[in-house]
Amino acid sequence: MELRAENISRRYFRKRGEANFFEAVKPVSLTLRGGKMTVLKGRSGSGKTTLLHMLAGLLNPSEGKVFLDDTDLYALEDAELSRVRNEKIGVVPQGRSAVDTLTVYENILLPGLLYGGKPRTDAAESWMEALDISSLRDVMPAELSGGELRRMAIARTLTADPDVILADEPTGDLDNENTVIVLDALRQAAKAGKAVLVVSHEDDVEAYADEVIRMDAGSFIADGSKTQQPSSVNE
Ligand SMILES: Nc1ncnc2c1ncn2[C@@H]1O[C@H](COP(=O)(O)OP(=O)(O)OP(=O)(O)O)[C@@H](O)[C@H]1O
Repeated sequence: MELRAENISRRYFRKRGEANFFEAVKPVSLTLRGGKMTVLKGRSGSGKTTLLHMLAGLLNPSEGKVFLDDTDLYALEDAELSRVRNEKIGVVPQGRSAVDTLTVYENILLPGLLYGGKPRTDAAESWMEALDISSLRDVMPAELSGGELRRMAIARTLTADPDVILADEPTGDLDNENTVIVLDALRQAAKAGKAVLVVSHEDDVEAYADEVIRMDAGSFIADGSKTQQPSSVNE
């Protein structure tokens, strides 16, 4: 399984200086392969979230294509794209994403139940255990800390068992101990064959990566440090 972006870019229409549009992501290509964890780094505003949303099937590129194996994501009808996203692409979004009227456990089971799936109770139990939130199973999201909510969101994505996992700052609200717990879980998912992309500012995250991609002002950059430019970029 692989997720492949071919020369995707994204323009936002808004006034910036002389131009009346702003190119948040300039044409970039990358391939995320099953079994690998890729880390995407870059300053605030460099285009990381915009790129992640295009890879996730959530934001149409201005140009270029995104393929999940042979499927051209943005050529699909809306209903089919939603189904593919739900079954194959797991997103851990930035910020809060809990359904406030459901317990932690129900939130974690929810994506698997959409489209008539069976509750993945064993997977939910084991990811709650791995992410150290088993004791919060019947708690409502309003009672959780930012870090606990984040770990719940990660457990929810991992429980749905998608082929691709796209995580936007998954360790943003976490202390060191929980950062390690979350990165271990994502690493474990990659080891089990998932294609994992982690957006992060944090240097510690690179130690877990098979590949590191750096973004600056909407483009990928090579930086000459020990983390080489991945061979999958700009193929
Ligand atoms: N809907 C939008 N309309 C106009 N401009 C946008 C929109 N979304 C993002 N941008 C701009 O595109 C640029 C890239 O934003 P993006 O969120 O992708 O960056 P980022 O690298 O993820 O930043 P951060 O690390 O702060 O989350 C920013 O300059 C942002 O202001």
